Amino acid sequence: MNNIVLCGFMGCGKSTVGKNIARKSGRKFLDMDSYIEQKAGMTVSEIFEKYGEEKFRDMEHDACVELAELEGLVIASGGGAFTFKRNVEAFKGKDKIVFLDVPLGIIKNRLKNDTTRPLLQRPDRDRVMKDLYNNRYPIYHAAADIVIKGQNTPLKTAFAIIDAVNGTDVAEKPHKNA
Ligand SMILES: Nc1ncnc2c1ncn2[C@@H]1O[C@H](COP(=O)(O)OP(=O)(O)OP(=O)(O)O)[C@@H](O)[C@H]1O
Ligand SMILES: O=C(O)C1=C[C@@H](O)[C@@H](O)[C@H](O)C1
Ligand SMILES: [Mg+2]
Repeated sequence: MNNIVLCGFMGCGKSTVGKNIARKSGRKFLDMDSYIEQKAGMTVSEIFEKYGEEKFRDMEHDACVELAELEGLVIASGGGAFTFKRNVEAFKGKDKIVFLDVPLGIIKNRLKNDTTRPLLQRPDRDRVMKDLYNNRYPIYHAAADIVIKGQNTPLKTAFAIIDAVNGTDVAEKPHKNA
């Protein structure tokens, strides 16, 4: 069974929705950030602090290559993972890449009290989020096999993804301004 790999911006719900997909589809859930943290023996924030973002991106790429070898998983990717071509290539063609498309306003609200995402721990957080979101949106869209709107409850979104992956619901990529 091929993997379902969720991509999208921090806070779009990859980890939350991914666990629901796993529960309902008989796949095992795996969170890429947690996988990297277990291998490194430190948190993502600690990796950023101690070694910097570039080293984190190399560890993230190793994780993508390793996880693409496995089968039957729901993988919640890190928020930045699918902005790198080499990581898209690790999964493309073998697994189903699903972009969880959530408007920035909803994401901001979901993450308003978050202190665990190092890229957002800065005074100009609002501007950084907006710039990152606008830069990354078309990249996630291009990487994905399936695009699903993720504003609904985690369970409803999970079922929409399962249906789309099973082909019972033809999920065409909407136009990026739709
Ligand atoms: N469909 C949803 N409806 C309401 N809240 C949600 C939904 N999905 C996720 N959340 C909430 O939004 C926050 C971020 O969700 P989550 O951690 O799943 O995002 P993520 O995409 O995995 O982020 P990251 O890329 O940083 O790992 C959590 O507090 C979660 O409870
Ligand atoms: O959006 C990003 O670039 C990131 C998202 C998180 O999942 C972590 O992978 C890390 O904080 C970087
Ligand atoms: Mg997550």
